[in-house]
Amino acid sequence: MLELRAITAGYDRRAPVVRSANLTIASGESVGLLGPSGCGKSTLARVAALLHRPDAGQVVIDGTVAGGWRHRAPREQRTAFGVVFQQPRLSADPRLALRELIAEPLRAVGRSAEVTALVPELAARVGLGKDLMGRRPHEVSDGQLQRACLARALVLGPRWLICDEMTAMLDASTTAALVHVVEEYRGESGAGLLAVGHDRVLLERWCDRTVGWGQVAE
Ligand SMILES: Nc1ncnc2c1ncn2[C@@H]1O[C@H](COP(=O)(O)OP(=O)(O)OP(=O)(O)O)[C@@H](O)[C@H]1O
Repeated sequence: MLELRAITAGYDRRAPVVRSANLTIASGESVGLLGPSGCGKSTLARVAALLHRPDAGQVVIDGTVAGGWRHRAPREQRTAFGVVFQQPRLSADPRLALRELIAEPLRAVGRSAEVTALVPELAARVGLGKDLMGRRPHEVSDGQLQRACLARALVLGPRWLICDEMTAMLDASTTAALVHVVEEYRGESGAGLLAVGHDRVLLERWCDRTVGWGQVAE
């Protein structure tokens, strides 16, 4: 279970963008979080993934209170999350070839020995051909780069996936392909999902349940 308890967060303590947000996702459940632009969805998603320290409240992961944020989060908790953001170009190191981008989390946790086996497997899963793996971000399309970012999010086998407007920049066929990859992974692994966005039709089709921002935060 992933619990967000009374989360208040933002970029200025005097004016938080998220106030007293509560959301619980059962193990293996997929929840869509809908809300207008600028309401604070991304901020809350980053708190849930332990990437942004809230001003108040708790994140509880499978019964254990989050012990820190970003690099201070305990490794076991940090690696429980795979995160995909809206803009792949902002979340991909422009110097890395796609194969290195996908391998990044493995190297960061000292599992470099698994790169040779896992990276091609993940690339195939997200539909990236071998010919693209040596290219750097500026040499591929947004959709191809987002596929690599999804592969990176899955490479450590996370128990939770946080997709923040993952498909907002993509065409319908790439959107469908990436949602399929996420659902296939969840089917095998039992991972839970928080999918943030403003496309009601997509989220209602994709997720077990959809909640509006007003049901989650003040
Ligand atoms: N790094 C930052 N520094 C200061 N303010 C920020 C920062 N990031 C976001 N904000 C502000 O916080 C508010 C909430 O932003 P957030 O990105 O969480 O909203 P959102 O609901 O995800 O929006 P969108 O759907 O447009 O991505 C906005 O007013 C935004 O301008």
